[in-house]
Amino acid sequence: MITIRELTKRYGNKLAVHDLTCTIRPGVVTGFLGPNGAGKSTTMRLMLGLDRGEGEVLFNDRRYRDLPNPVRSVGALLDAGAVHPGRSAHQHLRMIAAGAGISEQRVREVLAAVGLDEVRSRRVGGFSLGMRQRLGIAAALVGDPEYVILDEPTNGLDPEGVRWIRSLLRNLADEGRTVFVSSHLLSEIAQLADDLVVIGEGRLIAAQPVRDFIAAHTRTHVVVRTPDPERFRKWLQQAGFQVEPEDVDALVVDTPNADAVSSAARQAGVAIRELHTRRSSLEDAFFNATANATTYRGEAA
Ligand SMILES: Nc1ncnc2c1ncn2[C@@H]1O[C@H](COP(=O)(O)OP(=O)(O)OP(=O)(O)O)[C@@H](O)[C@H]1O
Repeated sequence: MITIRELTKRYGNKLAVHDLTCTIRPGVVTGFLGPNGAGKSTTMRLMLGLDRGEGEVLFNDRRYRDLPNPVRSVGALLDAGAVHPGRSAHQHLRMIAAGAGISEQRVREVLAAVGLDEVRSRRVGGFSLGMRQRLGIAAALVGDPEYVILDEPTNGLDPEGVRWIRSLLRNLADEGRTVFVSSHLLSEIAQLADDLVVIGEGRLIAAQPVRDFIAAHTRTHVVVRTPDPERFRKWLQQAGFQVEPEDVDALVVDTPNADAVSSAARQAGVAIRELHTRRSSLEDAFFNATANATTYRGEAA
């Protein structure tokens, strides 16, 4: 369990992170979301003691700097570019491993696990963004850590790489580890995460399971297709439903209750071709939840 308590970071007059309090559970993947400039990277740096701020972050009951062997407890990827370009992937990992008393065998295992075994002797300077990302993930995992913290791990990865990350993170969580991962890609987080921490302008907006977040910030609709949309629309409106036309023969009814729409059709004597519940996406929920925290979002065209 990671406990973040009243975490605050100022840059001059600007509060990059403001009184952030939440917990991150073991055994699940927690997605970390926020608009550009919301404070995600700053929060991750504070968690790892790379920046100083107010408040505290505890890994179980210890601060990062009090962990006896941090590489073996907390694996982190913050900036995949931060590797000496003249070193090989193997040398880079060996340096990290040597400092933490990790075996050569484990280094080779991790290189193979991230798909870099064949290029392990090549200079990192010649690596693609995706290969650097895999190396950064290898560095995070080499100590077999209980906590895994990754900032935008799918950056630069191709679709196969994205799928690989997804199953990797799932396996890490299934092994009981605490997995905390930021991403700009909402559809990716929707597929990847069980829980969410959402921030805007440095403040906590939500810390809850993905499903609860979507339910809290969106509405569920019933879509009904009928040969008689105009008559059914009037009927539904008179019965107190909010209804919008979807296309020529379909209506969207603002209710989560498909049975109510179905029985309304029976009462109205209207035939139905199709009726289904439409749940909103994480993207809908995210935009609704962060509507007032739009630090670096452009105006709509
Ligand atoms: N070293 C710094 N000096 C001054 N301001 C900073 C510094 N680092 C970050 N900030 C500011 O703090 C705020 C939070 O930045 P941060 O990079 O943590 O956001 P983020 O959520 O990671 O953004 P993005 O999604 O764009 O990566 C921003 O307003 C940013 O300009």
